[in-house]
Amino acid sequence: MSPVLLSWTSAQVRAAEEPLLASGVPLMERASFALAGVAARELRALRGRVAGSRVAVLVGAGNNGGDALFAGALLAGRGVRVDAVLAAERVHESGLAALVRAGGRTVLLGAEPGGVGAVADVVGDADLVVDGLLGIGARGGGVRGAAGELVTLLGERRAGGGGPFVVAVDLPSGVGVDDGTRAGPVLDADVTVTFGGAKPALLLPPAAAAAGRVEVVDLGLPLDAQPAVVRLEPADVAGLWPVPPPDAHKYTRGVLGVVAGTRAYPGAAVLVTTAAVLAGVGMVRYLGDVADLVVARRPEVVTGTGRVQAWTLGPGVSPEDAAQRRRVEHAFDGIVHRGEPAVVDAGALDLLPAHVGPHVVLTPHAGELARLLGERGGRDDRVPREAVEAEPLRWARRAHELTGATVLLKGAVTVVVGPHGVAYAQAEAPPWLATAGAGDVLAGLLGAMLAARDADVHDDPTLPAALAAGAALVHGHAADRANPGGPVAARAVAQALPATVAALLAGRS
Ligand SMILES: NC(=O)C1=CN([C@@H]2O[C@H](COP(=O)(O)OP(=O)(O)OC[C@H]3O[C@@H](n4cnc5c(N)ncnc54)[C@H](O)[C@@H]3O)[C@@H](O)[C@H]2O)[C@@H](O)CC1
Ligand SMILES: [K+]
Repeated sequence: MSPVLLSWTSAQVRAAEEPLLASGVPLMERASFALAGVAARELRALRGRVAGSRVAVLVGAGNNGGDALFAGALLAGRGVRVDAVLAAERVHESGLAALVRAGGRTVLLGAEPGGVGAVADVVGDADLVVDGLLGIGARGGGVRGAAGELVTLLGERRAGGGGPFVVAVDLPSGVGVDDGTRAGPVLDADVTVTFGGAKPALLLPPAAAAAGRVEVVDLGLPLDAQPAVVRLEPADVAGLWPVPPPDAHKYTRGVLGVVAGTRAYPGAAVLVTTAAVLAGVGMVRYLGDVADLVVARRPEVVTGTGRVQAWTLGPGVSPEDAAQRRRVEHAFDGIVHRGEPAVVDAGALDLLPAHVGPHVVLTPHAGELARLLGERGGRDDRVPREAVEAEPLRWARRAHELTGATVLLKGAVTVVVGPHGVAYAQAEAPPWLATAGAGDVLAGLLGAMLAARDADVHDDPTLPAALAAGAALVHGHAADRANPGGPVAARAVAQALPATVAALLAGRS
């Protein structure tokens, strides 16, 4: 088992399986053996023993059901009472035969007197459910038919605090495998045992929340294609972090220009500059009307125009503030003509030139992204915020296509999209981080990273997306460090940055 960092689409997984299956490698045997092992371990944790416990196996028409049936047979062989619910008239034949041989019982969904409700009672009373309704063959739109009704009834039990422990086979049934959507009945799991490598739905919002803990079973698949969606872990971010060499000085470490805050919203200017300084940028150059306040809070900051290596534009910049908007437009000149990397947030999003490169990182939340799509896209791109939340990867990709920018879409799971199909999903942010000013801290932190690595950003158009994903991870870790498991103020998140970065670099996070 390895942590989930990389995911591949259903097509990529099938392509990797193909040569192994053709040469007779027993993939399903390996998969079901590992699955039964996880189920047995969970039963021991739940009931203190395996034999004598009760397992319900939900069986769909495909190989996902096959995995579940073989695992059910192994569990029955260990003295577990296994009830298999067959959601289709034809299920995996040898899997079914193995289950029956091992003493497992079967019911055909729909043929049971009492209907789906009666089956839901049987399943609901089990200690553990093995969900083998749908895997990578799912066509999306949730689980359909009677199995969908069963999933809905089980979901109601779980929502009420009851219901059995659920182990999903490969994926929680009903999620959009490659796009992470949740567009119909989905059986939420406590643990997902996924085969060969993770699938995008296990990393992407909103589906990822249905997976519970994810365990990857190595089947020896040759997954050498570029992964579809990646989650960075602390060691990756330590490798991306701009550590100053011994001969560094403030200009080599990067100067970040900041256009943020107005008299009406001065706090954004303080938070952006504080985060950039504490993330270790060489120098911050602040442009705006609240320079006195910024310098009083952060004497390290210089004010007035001059050379910069990167920009953070937009936090606390309101449409009514003509002077700040002019400064943003002026900064875009350098960004477009000299290729200075930039973070474009909040009030600067409206001022984005028609087309930029991936060295520009947009950091909208779902509402801001919906507005940007509406303004820059065609008729099909005019979608409400809820549509962006339902399909974050799709719409972040679309915003990248329309603008040319790298797009970091904020949310409980932050999605980042860059050129060449690169995508990240970072889930480090505790829910407490959803607070005013947290986005300003992220904008300052990411600006600092871009300023320090501006030359590398010129050379590698995919680097800004990696840096943005890294900033999201550091942001989440800093919130945890500021107050583990409790409320955090944005300023406390910024103040936790130095210790967070030190821990990251020392391999302690
Ligand atoms: N190919 C292999 O030998 C291996 C496959 N594995 C398992 O096989 C799974 C993929 O198997 P399949 O390709 O058979 O696909 P699935 O088992 O995911 O299911 C496909 C079946 O479900 C039906 N279906 C699709 N969408 C539906 C929906 N929304 N509601 C209701 N029914 C729907 C289809 O008509 C089709 O019959 C993987 O997820 C994994 O669990 C593993 O055993 C590893 C090896
Ligand atoms: K499943």
